[in-house]
Amino acid sequence: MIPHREIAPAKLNLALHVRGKRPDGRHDIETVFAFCVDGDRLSGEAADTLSLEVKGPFAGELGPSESNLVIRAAEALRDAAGVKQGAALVLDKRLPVASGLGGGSADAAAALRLLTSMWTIDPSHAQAVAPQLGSDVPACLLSLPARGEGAGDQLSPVDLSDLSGAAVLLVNPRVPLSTAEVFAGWDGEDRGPLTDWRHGRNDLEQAAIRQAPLVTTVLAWLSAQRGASFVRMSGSGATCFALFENDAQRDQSATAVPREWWHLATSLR
Ligand SMILES: C[C@@](CO)(OP(=O)(O)O)[C@H](O)COP(=O)(O)OP(=O)(O)OC[C@H]1O[C@@H](n2ccc(N)nc2=O)[C@H](O)[C@@H]1O
Ligand SMILES: Nc1ncnc2c1ncn2[C@@H]1O[C@H](COP(=O)(O)OP(=O)(O)O)[C@@H](O)[C@H]1O
Repeated sequence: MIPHREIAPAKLNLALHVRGKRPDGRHDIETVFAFCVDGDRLSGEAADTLSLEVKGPFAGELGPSESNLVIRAAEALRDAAGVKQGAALVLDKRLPVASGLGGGSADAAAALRLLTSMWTIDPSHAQAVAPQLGSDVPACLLSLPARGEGAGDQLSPVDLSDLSGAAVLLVNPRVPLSTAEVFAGWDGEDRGPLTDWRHGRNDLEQAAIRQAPLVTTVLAWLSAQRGASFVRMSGSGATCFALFENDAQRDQSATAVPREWWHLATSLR
């Protein structure tokens, strides 16, 4: 039988403004989500029970499969849709864990898409369970450019068609950062709404830098690259990215990334 396959695209926050703390303990944000063509890879075959095998370069950084967001997403979808079948899932973990690329959220969203197709259920079930799995999961379910408000789960379309196919270089100094801890380190100052992502900010940058000073080094390194037209940290870090004028300049910089850092040369969807 041919397995079902899904890419779990790496998520970027082109800008991320933190506006305040919410009664539920999370933060109100305004962000613009964009997605890369590359990411983790999920495949699955029909089975009686739910199971997950994790392989790939970052498999060793994840805990037991039962706590993996892929299994949590699969269980939530199975319960919501009243499905009796299972699935044998395999996750190829290619994105660093706790890196601001939404890896866990992207994997959960990929599981929802894959199982909606495999179990031939209505997509409304996936849309219903997505926000319960993580603030980023609704955006990752779409994996299309969007503006996010509220906790990041209130989505509206944004036209980034001029960026489709744009060359991107992702660089992570191999320092995992906890999203909760970075938000907890936000200084509490509302610096204003997000109107234009190019002239916006990442309000989590200073909190991330306090926990991972290497973020400053990565941002400076990317900014010094020839052809890098836009440089910012993504999400709660520590991954930073640069948009390049063309693929050749991106590839040239990719060859020069210090060996101790992780990088991915990719493009925007
Ligand atoms: C910061 C962002 C930006 O896209 O991405 P990442 O850095 O995780 O990729 C997201 O808001 C992360 O979304 P997600 O990773 O789904 O977070 P969740 O599981 O919902 O929340 C984890 C924890 O982060 C904090 N949190 C998350 C979202 C939010 N709007 N405010 C928060 O304060 C809370 O402490 C929460 O308990
Ligand atoms: N499939 C998964 N991929 C990544 N992290 C996962 C996954 N399942 C559970 N987690 C947990 O989620 C946390 C990090 O989530 P992740 O989405 O990678 O963060 P970020 O969005 O900042 O990259 C880690 O504590 C990790 O153990």
